[in-house]
Amino acid sequence: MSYPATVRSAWIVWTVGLATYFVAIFHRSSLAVAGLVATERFDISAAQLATFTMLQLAVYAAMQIPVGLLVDRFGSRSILLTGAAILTLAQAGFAVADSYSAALVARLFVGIGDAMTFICVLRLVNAWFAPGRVPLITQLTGVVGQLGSIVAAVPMTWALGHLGWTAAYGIAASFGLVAALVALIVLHDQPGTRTLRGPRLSLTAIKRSLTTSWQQPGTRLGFWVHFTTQFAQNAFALLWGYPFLVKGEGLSPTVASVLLTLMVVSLIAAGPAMGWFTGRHPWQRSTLALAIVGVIATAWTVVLAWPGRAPLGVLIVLVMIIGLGGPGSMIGFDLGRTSNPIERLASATGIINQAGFVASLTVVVAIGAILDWRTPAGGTDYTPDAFRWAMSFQYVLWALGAVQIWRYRVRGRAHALRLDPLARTRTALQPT
Ligand SMILES: N[C@@H](Cc1c[nH]cn1)C(=O)NCC(=O)O
Repeated sequence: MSYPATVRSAWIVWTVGLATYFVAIFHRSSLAVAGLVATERFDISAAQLATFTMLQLAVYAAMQIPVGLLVDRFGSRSILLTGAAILTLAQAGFAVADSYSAALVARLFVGIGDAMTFICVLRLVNAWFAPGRVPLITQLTGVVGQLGSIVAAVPMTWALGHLGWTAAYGIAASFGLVAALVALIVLHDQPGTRTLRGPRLSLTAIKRSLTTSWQQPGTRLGFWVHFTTQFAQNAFALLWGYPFLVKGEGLSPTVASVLLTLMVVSLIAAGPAMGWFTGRHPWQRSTLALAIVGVIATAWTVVLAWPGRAPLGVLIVLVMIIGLGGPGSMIGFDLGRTSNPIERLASATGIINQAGFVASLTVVVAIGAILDWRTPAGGTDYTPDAFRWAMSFQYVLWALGAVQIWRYRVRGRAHALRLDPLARTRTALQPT
């Protein structure tokens, strides 16, 4: 294959992988606008509705290491296709589910299928693009994928209102089928190889792969970067942002929705710039991550310390800064990339990716528990004061994460300098 043909193929493979990830995020977010309809259809409470989100997050996080190992063993194409098939069937099951328990099972499988997508796409990016391009393409992957959450909102609201539950989710399920068919025809695991197979998965091989990845200071640094940067954005977008803005800050539902969209716009705008910085200044990746955590924590401090309700302008700045956590978390994957060989990359990515989702789940659950504790009358009539207590829980994870980032940054830098005394000045770090 000539060089330009390979480059063309790389973009085609990436576009198809990206489309599958976009559809996965569409499915992941498709419940966000269906909350009210879901409570009526399954006759459930707000807490039971929140269980859908928590279950999906928990399954997603728990699947990351097994999926990473499977991708290293069976290749991105096979696992991506399996994930797309599971997602399609799960979403179709959700379309026809008529009881809460059936719907929970369907959402569990949505979480499993979703968990099989992102790692595969990142593995494809690393197999098809030159190392110097990977940071930017990785960020673009995250950014375009997040568009799936915006795109899910409007058509799903319309479809639920006009076509009803079964048709709306049935049509959504069919998107996965189309994405899987295109992926089946087009995807190749790497240039010239349709299906790549790694070494057999024995218990010893699994242990060796995970231990070796985890022993790399860069993997641990990536883990803590992902852990610390992304939970504020996830907890806000997936569950608590809307009630905080409406009940805690007194905004109208429309303005609160606009602010949530603004958060995604900020994340999309910041992604390419962070991709450029990560590629250009690899030595300063953890500095950027720490700076992002610092501004997010500062913005929250301003809002939480504001006497009474914060002005709209301050809340706009808050959501735009929270959005930085999404692309910020992608720095973690780049640290994993330059610390592990490609044969072990997917399992290292799985280790790193689970961190942010474990942190997000912890924050989502803790905020709910603190809100219940601080709401004397019970129910969901949360007060601004209850939100102040609940949102302050985030400081615990920011502090823990920042200390760990600092520790592994020191160790990681010392390790990199031992391998290459000029590492500090390199603009394109190669996988070690
Ligand atoms: N942090 C996210 C991705 C992201 C990129 N920009 C904003 N968010 C992440 O870890 N993604 C994994 C996934 O499956 O979506």
